[in-house]
Amino acid sequence: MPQESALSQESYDSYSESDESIIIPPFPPVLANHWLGEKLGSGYSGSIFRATHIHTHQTVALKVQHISHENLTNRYERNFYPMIQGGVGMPKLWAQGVEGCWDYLAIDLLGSSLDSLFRKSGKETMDLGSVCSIAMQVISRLEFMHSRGLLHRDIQLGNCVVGLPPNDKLIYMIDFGFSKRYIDPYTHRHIPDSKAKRDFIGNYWFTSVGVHCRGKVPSRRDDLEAVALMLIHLLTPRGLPWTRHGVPKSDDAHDLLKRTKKSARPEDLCRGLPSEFEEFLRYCRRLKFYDQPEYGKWVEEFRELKKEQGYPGGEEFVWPPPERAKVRMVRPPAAAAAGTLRRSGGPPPEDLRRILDDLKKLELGDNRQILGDRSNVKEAVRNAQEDARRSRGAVESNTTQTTDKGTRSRTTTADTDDDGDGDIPPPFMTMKAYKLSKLATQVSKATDNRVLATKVTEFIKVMKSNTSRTLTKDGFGFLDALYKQLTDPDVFVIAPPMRTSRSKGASADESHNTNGTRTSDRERSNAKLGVVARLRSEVGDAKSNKRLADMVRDFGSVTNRSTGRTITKDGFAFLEGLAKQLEALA
Ligand SMILES: Nc1ncnc2c1ncn2[C@@H]1O[C@H](COP(=O)(O)OP(=O)(O)OP(=O)(O)O)[C@@H](O)[C@H]1O
Repeated sequence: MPQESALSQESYDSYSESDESIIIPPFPPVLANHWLGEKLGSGYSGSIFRATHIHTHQTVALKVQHISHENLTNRYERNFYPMIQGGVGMPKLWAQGVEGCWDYLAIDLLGSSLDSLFRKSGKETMDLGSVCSIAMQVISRLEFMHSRGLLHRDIQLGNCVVGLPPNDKLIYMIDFGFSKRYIDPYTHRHIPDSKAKRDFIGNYWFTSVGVHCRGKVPSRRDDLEAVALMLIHLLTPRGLPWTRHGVPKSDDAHDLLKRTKKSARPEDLCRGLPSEFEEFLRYCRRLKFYDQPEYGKWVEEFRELKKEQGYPGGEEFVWPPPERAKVRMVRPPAAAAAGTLRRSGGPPPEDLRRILDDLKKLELGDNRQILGDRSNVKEAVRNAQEDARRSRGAVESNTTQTTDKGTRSRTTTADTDDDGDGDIPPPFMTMKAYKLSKLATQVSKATDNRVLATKVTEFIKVMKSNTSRTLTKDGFGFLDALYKQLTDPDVFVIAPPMRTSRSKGASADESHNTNGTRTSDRERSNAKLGVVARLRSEVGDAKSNKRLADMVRDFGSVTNRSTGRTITKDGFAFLEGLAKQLEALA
């Protein structure tokens, strides 16, 4: 069953697949010398507890995950804590490791997430003063993370939490499970851009349009765009348009969400809001892949906006928000109502009122919306309701087709694109598993056949160097990644397009003869030896990546169904033939 995160129950976060074959035992009362107390949250791969050290009595947040979880985010997260220690609003890592079957991280105990504070307030929108504080602080946190060569990649309200007193006005960033180095630690260079489409990593609501809808490689600009979307969301009644129907439960619903997100224009999303928000969103989208954002400029813009609008204080996030001061606002009331007018240099209030009245009289046609005309709000609400009805229909009609893929907001395959640092496996992983999972990651990044060929050769080497030639979960992970790359036409610079007659729905153990036609059921041998021997003999004749993909799938499938799951002599010969053929097709 998909495992639901605490956050997803009500709003933003995700679902993930979990391996049904693994029975997760109950959490122990004591772990790594900590008494486990109240559960603070459950997430993608585990749970977080308030925990007290049995000797020092120090209270921490213990993030606990079962080591057999297929996507152990602690494994990635622990690599990044050392890079951010000492930064303002960065949690301190006190201890980490594996005890028994539990992987744990002991971090600073913090307060509530912005998501939870906002939901509990019961308000439709957050007050502008608080949103400006969030803007200033989160942009500064990202500036710090980026200065350490790290992207967050999962900006959302649930991952911004306030500290405990006396740090309760400070926003902390948490959850670095999807973070990634964008500066190579060895060359000190920015990671390269790529035209190949990638599975997205992040969350449905706030991940940038480029990364989520266009499959682009994330960089600093995308973290910032996520902040912009999060701020606009907080100021919009019922939130951003694509967040209104909950987590998509099918591929079709996800596609619809992406289309809505992609087509939403900044001016529509920000109608009625101070211009800074639209400008910030546009700015983020204009940034180039390698650009360094002007963090300081935007922090100052939001500081100024907060002050101008009569909200007390500066960056500090005070919750619940204090009364807005009844001081005369710098921005004239009419300009504030118009919202999208520039903060400074506008005409005096009287002139402005006249201009707006004249504008209203203009014949702009029925469909043209006028800035600040509140009648549009009604229409917008009507449209949104209509939209909601339509897409609810789409979601409902699709729920019957829901696949495990459709329930994910976070891509579980591609999150392994961080290679981890160094060649030392985490303590709970064997060297073989570690090498295989690294190879799987590399394969999913490969963009031509030659690289795939070398990865297959390395795979053979790892499998042969081990006393056990059993294809484990990580070995299958490699084959899955390879299959996916071979079938994805976007991945290849050179993609020999030779179609086989195989139908899409053909079962995994069906095979082809050398002419590319499907073998009959009678011809087909279910015995592993027979199938693998045939694959071995046919691989040299495969003339396309698609055909090779089918063979990889058949090989994985037949090995999976065999009792020993070992790679036989024929199996190795098939893999060697595969590497050779990939070279030939490169
Ligand atoms: N240090 C902390 N102190 C207090 N509460 C925390 C802390 N870290 C997390 N939480 C709570 O737990 C929730 C989930 O945390 P987090 O996002 O780190 O876990 P997750 O979603 O399981 O992460 P992952 O995606 O890496 O599996 C947070 O929204 C927050 O409410």
